[in-house]
Amino acid sequence: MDYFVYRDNHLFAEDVAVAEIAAQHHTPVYIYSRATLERHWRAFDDALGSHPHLICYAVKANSNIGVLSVLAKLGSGFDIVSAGELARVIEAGGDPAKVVFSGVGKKHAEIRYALEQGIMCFNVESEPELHRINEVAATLGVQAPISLRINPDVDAKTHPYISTGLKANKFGIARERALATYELAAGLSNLNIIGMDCHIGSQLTDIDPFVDALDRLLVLIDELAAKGIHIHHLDVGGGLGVTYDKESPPHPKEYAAALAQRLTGRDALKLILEPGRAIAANAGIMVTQVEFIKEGEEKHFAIVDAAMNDLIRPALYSAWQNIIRVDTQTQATPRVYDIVGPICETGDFIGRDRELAVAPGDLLAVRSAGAYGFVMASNYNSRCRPAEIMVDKNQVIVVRERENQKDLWKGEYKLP
Ligand SMILES: Cc1ncc(COP(=O)(O)O)c(C=O)c1O
Ligand SMILES: N[C@@H](CCCC[NH3+])C(=O)O
Repeated sequence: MDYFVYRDNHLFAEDVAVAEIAAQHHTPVYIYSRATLERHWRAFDDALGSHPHLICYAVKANSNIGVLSVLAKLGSGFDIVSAGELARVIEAGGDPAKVVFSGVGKKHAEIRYALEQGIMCFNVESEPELHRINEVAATLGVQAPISLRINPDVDAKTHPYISTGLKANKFGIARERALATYELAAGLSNLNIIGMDCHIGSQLTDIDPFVDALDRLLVLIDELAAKGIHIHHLDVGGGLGVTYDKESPPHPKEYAAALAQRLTGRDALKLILEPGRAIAANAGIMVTQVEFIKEGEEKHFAIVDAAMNDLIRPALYSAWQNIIRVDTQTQATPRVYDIVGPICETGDFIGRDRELAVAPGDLLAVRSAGAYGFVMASNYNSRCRPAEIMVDKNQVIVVRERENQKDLWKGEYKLP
């Protein structure tokens, strides 16, 4: 079921016309659907049934406090990669005791803050990080709960920039070093080994690499048990892909069931998942207005009021996201356009070679923009970042105000 659908030729977000939101809150604007976020989170949670598990939503995909609060109310856990993300989770009403802390470069102050807040687990990515966490925990007189992120060396077959489980990536600890690193951790007095984790990449559309990675980790878990090191949870990271265009990733249910099936007979091993994109991407759209139509000799351009600073995925990864009219009725003639923003960069495009019937003033919706959308926005070209709106049935809630010009130079000073 899709909560962004046309009713009488008008695009709706749940029970609200998108054009009405644009009229009231202007463009560009991000619009999220609460029901979609909830449905996606529950799809993972339900699929794991009675097997002990926790869905730790990857905050980086969309860290808006409104979004986090919706998931926190469902009882979600959270995967964070910075102190800032932890602060957001807490502000949104999330439970720090359900937080896993990933990332290759955790600073002393971040580790201290996370320990003080009582997070569930540090997903440790290197030996020096183990020593650092042990030191900080010692100064606080506590035991830090840890998991080692193992690099299972499987090919996730995704875009090279978002593939993370190969030996050549900066992430995790090589499989061959895993046992020795766990033994090292076991010898550090302020660490408490509780888990094992991995994350092999993002936007995966096939189950096999996930299952492969899981199987490789299970072998390690058994080897560790033989050495007296017991692992209580297995965190297989995030990475399940979504449909942007013609991809057909497995449904979260199918994916989670395939993983749970591998854990048959290991009833005490808790499974943690860290989905980000699969929960947030198709729970959001970005709406933009056409400013000008520019007819060229080789190309036609629809110049819109959103740019790469608002949504960078097309420019950064040549990512394709569907662009549709908000109101389907138009007198305009369909043509092939590049949909471009006002930024002074040739790479500033939202979509290329799209057949659309558009005229100045028309509204367009960029689909699948709920993940890695606003969170990657910047102020490049001194553009104010857009507003974010949550729709909950017929309610429209501003979950982040549009920035204003004073926000642009907040914390900057002119010389006397
Ligand atoms: C450690 C970790 N967990 C979870 C995620 C979320 O990934 P995705 O949004 O693809 O589910 C990421 C990002 O790729 C990550 O680095
Ligand atoms: N930002 C990327 C995904 C990176 C995943 C983060 N580990 C995207 O938009 O596809």
